[in-house]
Amino acid sequence: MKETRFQPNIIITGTPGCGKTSHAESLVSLLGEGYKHYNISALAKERKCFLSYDEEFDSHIVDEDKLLDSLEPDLREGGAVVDWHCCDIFPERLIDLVVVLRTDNSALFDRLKKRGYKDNKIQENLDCEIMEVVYQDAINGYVPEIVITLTSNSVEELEDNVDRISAWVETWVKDHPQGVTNELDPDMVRSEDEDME
Ligand SMILES: Nc1ncnc2c1ncn2[C@@H]1O[C@H](COP(=O)(O)OP(=O)(O)OP(=O)(O)O)[C@@H](O)[C@H]1O
Repeated sequence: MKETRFQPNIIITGTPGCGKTSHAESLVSLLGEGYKHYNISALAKERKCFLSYDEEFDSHIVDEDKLLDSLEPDLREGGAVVDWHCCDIFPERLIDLVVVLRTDNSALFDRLKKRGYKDNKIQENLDCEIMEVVYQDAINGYVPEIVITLTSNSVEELEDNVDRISAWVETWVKDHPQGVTNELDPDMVRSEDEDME
């Protein structure tokens, strides 16, 4: 597995409908070679990382341990743009920037309604945005220096955000000519130590 990453790993997170996928796709296409979009909902399906299905909220429950094991080699490569509404499960040792997108409730309502979401699912997501659930997870899960909040109410904001993140990436790459060492998973180190005893 790769010991050093030469491109940063970025999480783009926020309440469903805030524009994570739109931002991630646009960012990866602007950054070009060496960067890859990981849409976790699609990837969990592709890599069979589901535990069960929640009928009430019409959504799959992801097996987070399996997902993380599967994603670790990708994150060690660097250049991952991770797109998911949960952010704090990804190991801090492999994450360089967490972007939390925020959207006004009226815009979010329109986007979720347009998708045909059930009323209870729309309300759950609007509550989640009002209560800043994803933002709180981000600031509890990562050091504050790597967490930024950007608003995503309009296409102009989306374009500005992507330009800002891309400029941040350029600076990160310049500031890390030797790359960044991929720290090992402490659980793996512990179990290797135990094996040696
Ligand atoms: N900043 C924005 N301005 C206007 N429309 C936007 C913006 N961001 C996203 N949209 C639109 O909102 C809808 C949802 O966007 P998108 O799929 O990117 O959100 P998401 O956060 O990835 O959702 P999910 O978590 O459910 O996958 C799309 O129709 C997209 O075109």
